[in-house]
Amino acid sequence: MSALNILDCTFRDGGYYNSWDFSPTLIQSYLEAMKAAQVDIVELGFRFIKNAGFKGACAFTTDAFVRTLSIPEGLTVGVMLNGADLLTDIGLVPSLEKLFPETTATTPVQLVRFACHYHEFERVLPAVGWLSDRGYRVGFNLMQISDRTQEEIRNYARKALDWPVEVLYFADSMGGMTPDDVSRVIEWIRTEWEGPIGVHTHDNMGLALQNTLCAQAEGANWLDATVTGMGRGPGNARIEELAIEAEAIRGRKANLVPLLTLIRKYFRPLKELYGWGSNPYYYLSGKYGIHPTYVQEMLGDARYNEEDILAVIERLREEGGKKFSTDRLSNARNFYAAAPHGTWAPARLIAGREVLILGTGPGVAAHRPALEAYIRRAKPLVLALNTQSAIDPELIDLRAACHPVRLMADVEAHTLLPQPLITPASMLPDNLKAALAGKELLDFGLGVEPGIFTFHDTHCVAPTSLVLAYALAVAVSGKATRILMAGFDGYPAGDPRNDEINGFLSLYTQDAQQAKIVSISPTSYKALPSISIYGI
Ligand SMILES: C[C@H](O)CC(=O)C(=O)O
Repeated sequence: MSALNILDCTFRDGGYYNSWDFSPTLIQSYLEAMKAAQVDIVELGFRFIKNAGFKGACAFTTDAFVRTLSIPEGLTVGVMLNGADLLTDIGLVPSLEKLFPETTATTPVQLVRFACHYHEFERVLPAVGWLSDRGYRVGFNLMQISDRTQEEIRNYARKALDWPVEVLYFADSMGGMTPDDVSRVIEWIRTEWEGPIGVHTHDNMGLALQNTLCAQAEGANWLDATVTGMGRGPGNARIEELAIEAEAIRGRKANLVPLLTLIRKYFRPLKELYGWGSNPYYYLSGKYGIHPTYVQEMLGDARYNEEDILAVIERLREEGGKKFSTDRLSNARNFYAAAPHGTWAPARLIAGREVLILGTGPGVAAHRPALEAYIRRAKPLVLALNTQSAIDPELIDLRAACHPVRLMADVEAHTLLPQPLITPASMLPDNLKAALAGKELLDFGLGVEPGIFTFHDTHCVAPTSLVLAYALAVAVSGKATRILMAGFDGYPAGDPRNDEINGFLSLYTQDAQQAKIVSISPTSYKALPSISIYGI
């Protein structure tokens, strides 16, 4: 069997977290740590052809940039190229000429790896010949391998034989493979390809290292990893662990001290900041073949709470989410994109009355005696959000809920709570409708459209699917005389959910025709007028 090649691609795959902007000091310490840990190859970044928005040096990894580094003797330097970047109107050869102005007679870069989807690889393969003629060693990497059939994988290996490909890689880009899947892929490649095989894994299901080692046991001898696993989504196999395994495979000791120091000084703080590493959301994305960037984006955006993330994953699972798109993510978050419809008109219960909406913030429990006294005295119609139960249940008339995952999580509680539940019943998924069978539902429809807040007899259109907007719409549709709110304390300063809530509250309050809203318990929402429960 040919020698083992350990390839670290931290800056290339980890750059998805920090726009490939690593400090020169970090990069230099990294190079020394890699050498000491007996890593053979460092892939220092991508060579992107497009230059839009700021990205750091490791997005372009130019010859000039690599020359600013002191590369330890014996460490091979590589870069990665997205195959798709060669398939534009510019043309394959002009793109290559732009990206690789030097031959290996002068550049410090020796290895180029291509990252390709199946539908691209045949058109990209000729680039291997072009680079090889200029002295480069070339690896070819097929992404999203778990979606490919045996025949496709064999075709990939067969076609690669026509070009001077040094190593044929496969990537478990979605991180959903098991060691059995890895063995099967290698077996299929081997029916056509006798040369070196490489593996690049992702850790969605916590199997990245295990899959890498399984590939090695099955004959792959180019193994990828990254420092602390820093890489897209949950990240990759961790180099610090692979280096330990490599010591045993090669029967020679490595010096891990510089790598462990590098982790303590630089990578642990970065991991705290960006939060890669497997978690249940990535696990689900791996299990259902959903592109990890969906989860990475949602985890980095405080507008998505646990329910939202689970709901989006479920939606992408049903509708497909192999390719990341920002539009698709916002659509998946919007459970109420369809034309809104309902059958219940809130005016039947609400017209001419004051409504008190009870949120889930701590202000309700904190001011419970005053709130209860007011309800007994002034007799507003009391509408509680979700399962809010901080006051005497006898004093709550109705409940409102509209988030499908929150509803599913609360089904049991709702079936035990005595109040009718206002919800877009006829728009809910079938499994949820079935779970709520037997509960008295008041079917008020909800449509979500940015910048719109309109109120109709049996439905509304709101700028967000937050239950607060929905409950407010119910009260307005019902022609409430005044809307009091309690338990809308607000999120900590800097939390973007405050902006989302302030945004739709301002949209509402700009319209002088609408019923007045006022918070009667403490609130930090700037767009919500506020008075005290103790003075009314
Ligand atoms: C082919 C590359 O390794 C790209 C990548 O990270 C992937 O998972 O796909």
